[in-house]
Amino acid sequence: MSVSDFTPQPVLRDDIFNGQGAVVSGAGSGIGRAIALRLCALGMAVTGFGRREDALKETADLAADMPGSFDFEALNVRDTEALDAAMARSGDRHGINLLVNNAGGQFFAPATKISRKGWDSVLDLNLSAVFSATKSAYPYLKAAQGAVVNISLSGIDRGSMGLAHSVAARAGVLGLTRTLALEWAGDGIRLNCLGPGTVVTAGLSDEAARQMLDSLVAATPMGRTTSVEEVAELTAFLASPAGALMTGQLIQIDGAAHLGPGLHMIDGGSNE
Ligand SMILES: CCC/C=C/C(=O)SCCNC(=O)CCNC(=O)[C@H](O)C(C)(C)COP(=O)([O-])OP(=O)([O-])OC[C@H]1O[C@@H](n2cnc3c(N)ncnc32)[C@H](O)[C@@H]1OP(=O)([O-])[O-]
Ligand SMILES: NC(=O)C1=CN([C@@H]2O[C@H](COP(=O)(O)OP(=O)(O)OC[C@H]3O[C@@H](n4cnc5c(N)ncnc54)[C@H](OP(=O)(O)O)[C@@H]3O)[C@@H](O)[C@H]2O)C=CC1
Repeated sequence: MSVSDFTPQPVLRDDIFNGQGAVVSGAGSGIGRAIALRLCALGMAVTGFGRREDALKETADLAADMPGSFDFEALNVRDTEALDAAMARSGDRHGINLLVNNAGGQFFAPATKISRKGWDSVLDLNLSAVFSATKSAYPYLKAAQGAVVNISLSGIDRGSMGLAHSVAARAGVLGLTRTLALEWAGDGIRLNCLGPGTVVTAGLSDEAARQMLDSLVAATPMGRTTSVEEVAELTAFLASPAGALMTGQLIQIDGAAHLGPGLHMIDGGSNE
């Protein structure tokens, strides 16, 4: 098994986001924290969203000496009213040049074991909350000619056993991303999806997930997991002038996992 802590060589100028603002959901852990810290290192004023205040506070402590800044709002992104209000506060404070819809997740189960309530929970978190956040951020994104990065999954165009609800939600997000890339192109707003392969974070830390890691790495042609830093660097790239004409895309950062046998969270035939 090869679990990666690969840190990409920085390619962006240190002060590239000075004077700019961002919102990152799920900034208290894993991929979202790495993105928030990389943006702070590049001079951005970042607001983090997430439910756990203590986790967000830890990110704030890690960002304390960085050129940018990190503030946070503890909220559930499924609470549209709270989300709208927090987005407006962040936008009024420092503008929104970049919105990263990263908060997300699901449980792993065959479709036959997903109740309607379980389905609705996962769709609400991974699709509807992305719509709400992006819509709330629109006036600020328009003012800044900003960018949106939606954290998706590798292989959403091919299917992943055990992830029926989540793949359906992320495929919906890709449709939303492409539609808004057209509707908002005239405003100078760009929207893209990033599809990481397997990333070893708290989200994949339970015993069952750890046992799956070997097979996930084996299904990855480049033979290793994706590091949080790699996802962070690509997010920053998409927000930078280097990404100025990139919009409406799904960029898979997965060592070709989407071209291999697929990343499956359960075995086929476990439907009963
Ligand atoms: C290759 C890489 C892959 C990706 C990796 C990552 O994404 S890593 C990132 C990973 N990070 C995360 O995933 C973190 C975020 N994830 C979450 O917070 C949850 O997964 C959530 C979205 C379901 C929470 O929504 P919520 O607070 O509304 O949840 P709730 O507790 O109220 O339950 C609602 C319904 O779901 C049902 N249900 C739950 N578990 C199972 C199960 N194992 N089986 C079947 N069903 C299950 C539950 O029974 C209930 O339905 P019921 O029984 O009443 O009909
Ligand atoms: N790890 C992996 O292999 C992969 C992960 N992804 C995706 O990347 C994203 C980040 O996952 P990762 O860093 O791995 O895992 P984590 O579990 O560490 O991150 C999930 C984050 O989302 C936040 N979150 C979850 N639900 C809510 C909610 N209702 N309201 C507000 N915040 C919420 C959590 O914060 P809190 O609990 O404090 O609310 C947490 O910070 C997810 O969308 C995930 O599906 C994609 C591909 C692979």
